[in-house]
Amino acid sequence: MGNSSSNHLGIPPAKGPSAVGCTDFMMDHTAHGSFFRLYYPCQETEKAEKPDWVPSREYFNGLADFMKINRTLSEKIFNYLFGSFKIPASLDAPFKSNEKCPVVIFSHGLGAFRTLYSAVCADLASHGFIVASVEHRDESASATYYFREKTESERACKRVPKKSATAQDNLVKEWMYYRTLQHGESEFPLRSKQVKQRADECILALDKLTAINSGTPVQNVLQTQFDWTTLENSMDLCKIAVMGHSFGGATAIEALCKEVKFKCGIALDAWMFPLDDETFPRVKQPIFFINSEKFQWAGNISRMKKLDSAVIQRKMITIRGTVHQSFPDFTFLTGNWIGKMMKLKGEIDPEIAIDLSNKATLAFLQRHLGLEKNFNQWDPLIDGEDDNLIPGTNVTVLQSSI
Ligand SMILES: CCN(CC)CCN(C[C@]12C[C@](c3ccc(C(F)(F)F)cc3)(C1)C2)C(=O)Cn1c(SCc2ccc(F)cc2)nc(=O)c2c1C=CC2
Repeated sequence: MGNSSSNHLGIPPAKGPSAVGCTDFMMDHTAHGSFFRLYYPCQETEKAEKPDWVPSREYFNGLADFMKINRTLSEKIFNYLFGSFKIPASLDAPFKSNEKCPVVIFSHGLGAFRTLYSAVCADLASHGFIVASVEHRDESASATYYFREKTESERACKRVPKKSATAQDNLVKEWMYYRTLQHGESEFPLRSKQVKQRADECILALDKLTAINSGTPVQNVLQTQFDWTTLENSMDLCKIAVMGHSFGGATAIEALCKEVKFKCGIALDAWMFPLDDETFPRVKQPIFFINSEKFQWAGNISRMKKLDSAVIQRKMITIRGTVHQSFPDFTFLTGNWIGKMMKLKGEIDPEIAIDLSNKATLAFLQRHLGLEKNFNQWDPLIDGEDDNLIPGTNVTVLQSSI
């Protein structure tokens, strides 16, 4: 348990037996390709550097747009508050596992991006999972980037000697920012279109991992030092789950509906609004709803309950004293009173909350992916059996609305 007096701030280290490696993958330079951060079990290396938690300042600009605050001011504040944080993983460390790894595809929330859930993803990787945290290009991320070919004039201005020119030299980073709702624009059509694109992007990420696992040479347009061939035959592609936070929770449900290779789903504080009603009867896989105490409301819960089934396991727990932001990494990165004021922290110690969420997740994954690990020790958490957990929900849902 993190001692409450520890005033060092930072993302908690993963709790599992394996060291965690981390690298980035972008399938091609278009906005239609797959872009994800990969977390995986790696060789213990003390010398490896830790990747930047927020890899570019443009992400802070996007966050400012998302939060409707002034860019220049907030970029300085974010950079001052969060600019130096590292994530609990070793950049491009060599992959190491003495057995095939189960796979999780993770989908971020509205206004987030691929790096903000490292406490969840790194912990899964330390327990032997390969985790791809997707960065969505549906304009729901605060910011994301891809590349475009340099124009003739751009090529002309910065003369790169032809002989040393690499593929990267004639590509320019193009940033895509969060799309705010226009005045009078109705939200559902946008969110419904986005959730379908997001699910497709999760499936595309799985397809890329499948290709990598089969040893098919894949191109990574990002210049990383990671050797992707070491992942050949590393994954157990019968043991695949999809997971996400908030909008990412809805995305996980949409992805389950579209792709039966996903054997189960975990929705962290799901936002059910973007989902069509006819999606619910078409989902056949087990789903685990892990909710915060403060975010949920009757209409949202009643949509989750539409997925209740006598034959397919659908479970729900609520973590006492948590808020919506108790799942992304921000909850670890500010002091108590700033955190509470900005609704980044609830009453509960953030490390205790994420630990409960991660252990309950591992128990559910063992049960529905058929893993032979010791994660079943945490089975009671799936039924909310802990002082800090509520079985089901704290929200009163009127019988009529179910
Ligand atoms: C401002 C008006 N409104 C725009 C729609 C934003 C209102 N809002 C609450 C916020 C996110 C907040 C946030 C972030 C980050 C700092 C920081 F200071 F730490 F950087 C502070 C304060 C602002 C808490 C949410 O959107 C909540 N939410 C989220 S938050 C996901 C997220 C976003 C950015 C992150 F950095 C980390 C996590 N994901 C969803 O899928 C959904 C919802 C609501 C419904 C569906």
